[in-house]
Amino acid sequence: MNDVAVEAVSLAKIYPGNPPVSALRDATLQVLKGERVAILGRSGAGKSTLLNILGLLDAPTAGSYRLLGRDTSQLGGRARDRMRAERLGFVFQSYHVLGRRTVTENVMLKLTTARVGVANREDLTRSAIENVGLSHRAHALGQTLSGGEKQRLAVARAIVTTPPVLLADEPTGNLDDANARAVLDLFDEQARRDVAVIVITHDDRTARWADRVVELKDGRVVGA
Ligand SMILES: Nc1ncnc2c1ncn2[C@@H]1O[C@H](COP(=O)(O)OP(=O)(O)OP(=O)(O)O)[C@@H](O)[C@H]1O
Repeated sequence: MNDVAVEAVSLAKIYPGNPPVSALRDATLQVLKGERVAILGRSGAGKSTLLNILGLLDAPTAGSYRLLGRDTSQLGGRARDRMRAERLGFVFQSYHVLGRRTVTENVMLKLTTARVGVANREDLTRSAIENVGLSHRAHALGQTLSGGEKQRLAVARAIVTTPPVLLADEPTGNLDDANARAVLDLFDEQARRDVAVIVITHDDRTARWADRVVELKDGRVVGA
């Protein structure tokens, strides 16, 4: 049981509206520590909805979600925020890189939302930037980076808090083969450290890389 990072059972998500949208139906997913899982599915299949729930950005309408052994429905708002900041790392396709901040500032900002002592922030930031091969760009502004560099910066920011679960939304979609490989190599390194890596993708390269592919269709898990 200790090897389980993410355990979602019979998740349902209904967005209110006229008519309401059933974005997830009875979706069950378990991801082990150190496992690399790709979530595939057509547009509208529910991938982002699932990732938002796994990332504690949204709550399911029904079903249960245990993250690192904790029942997330029992968490109050602040505990959720803290768990999101300290136990989860996010990488998005659009990078969310702050263009007018330096690479170092972009990474360090993440540490201010996690409760990391000021004394450790510089070292952690430096080592995350080194890890993704961006030391030579540490003082460059975000807006001057290439797409591949931006995505590596996004990975540095996601891993600087050493979260046990990494969630990524199309992290390689915009990248050429070499840059996609570089990002997947960074994910591999995390998985070797027992991090659970969960990636939404349309990208065949990323699907082939995963230990396991989970397919969503109309909000249901059809292959796991
Ligand atoms: N906030 C919302 N309010 C109402 N409906 C929503 C909302 N967010 C998503 N939906 C609907 O829920 C369904 C699943 O959406 P979701 O974004 O999870 O799909 P997806 O698989 O990530 O799609 P894509 O690959 O296009 O990003 C879709 O029908 C979508 O229109």
